[in-house]
Amino acid sequence: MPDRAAQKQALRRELLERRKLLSPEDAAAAAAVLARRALELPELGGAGTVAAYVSVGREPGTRALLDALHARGVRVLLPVLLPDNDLDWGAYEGAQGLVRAGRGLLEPAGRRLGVDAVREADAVLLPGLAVDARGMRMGRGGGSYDRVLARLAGSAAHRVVLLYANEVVARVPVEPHDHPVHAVVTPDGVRRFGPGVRGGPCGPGAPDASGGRPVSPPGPA
Ligand SMILES: Nc1nc2c(c(=O)[nH]1)N(C=O)[C@@H](CNc1ccc(C(=O)N[C@@H](CCC(=O)O)C(=O)O)cc1)CN2
Ligand SMILES: Nc1ncnc2c1ncn2[C@@H]1O[C@H](COP(=O)(O)OP(=O)(O)OP(=O)(O)O)[C@@H](O)[C@H]1O
Repeated sequence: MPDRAAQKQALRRELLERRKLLSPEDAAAAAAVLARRALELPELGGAGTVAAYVSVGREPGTRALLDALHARGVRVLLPVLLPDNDLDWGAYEGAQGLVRAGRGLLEPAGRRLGVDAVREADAVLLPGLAVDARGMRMGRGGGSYDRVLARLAGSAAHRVVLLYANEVVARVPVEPHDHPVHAVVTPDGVRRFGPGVRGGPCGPGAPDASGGRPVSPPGPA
């Protein structure tokens, strides 16, 4: 039986291959719906500061969402990847303030706010490759957002991952450093996790399906 890290790697490869099959048209349509659903989240409604990210490649698109939040007057923080894979942060001031960085990323060109700036966010939108019925998330493997979630431990910030519907699965492999998120938004809907939510970390009746199979899509927002 392979260890958890190897299981994650295999699942990552499979999910990235699936994203590659998306046509630009499908990706654009998904991004438009995702932005609308995310903007409807009550968790974002009262947020003065939101930490987000600039989608790249076939990631669920965030550009329209960033612009809508910025236009609302929300302070939007974007990650800057550091050499050790930790994340610094900078403010989003519009697309003209983004610069190309390594790994195909787009990052804010302005002042760096430090790794702890994410703790000023009322809501944190996270990239990922999958989330499971407990709210456990799997990312690209750099551990960048594991560190963000560790920094947010005990804070009230809403932690929301943005995915495609098929990336909400029954179980992802979990390691001791992993932390759950509160919700996932996909073009199909919103699903929340947590105490009192069926299938959440402390909720009753968490399904124990064998790893990786998609579960039913989230219900309407
Ligand atoms: N949009 C975005 N920004 C992010 C992340 C992310 O997952 N997505 N990160 C999450 O931690 C951090 C950067 N970590 C990253 C780690 C690996 C790759 C990566 O594998 N890139 C591909 C090319 C991109 C693509 O076309 O999919 C590569 O290098 O081959 C990208 C970002 C911070 N910013
Ligand atoms: N709090 C932390 N501080 C430093 N390193 C960490 C922390 N949490 C996890 N890591 C390291 O990050 C590496 C990748 O972890 P994992 O495979 O869970 O990443 P991931 O969740 O897929 O990626 P990401 O968080 O970037 O989306 C592991 O080697 C792990 O030891």
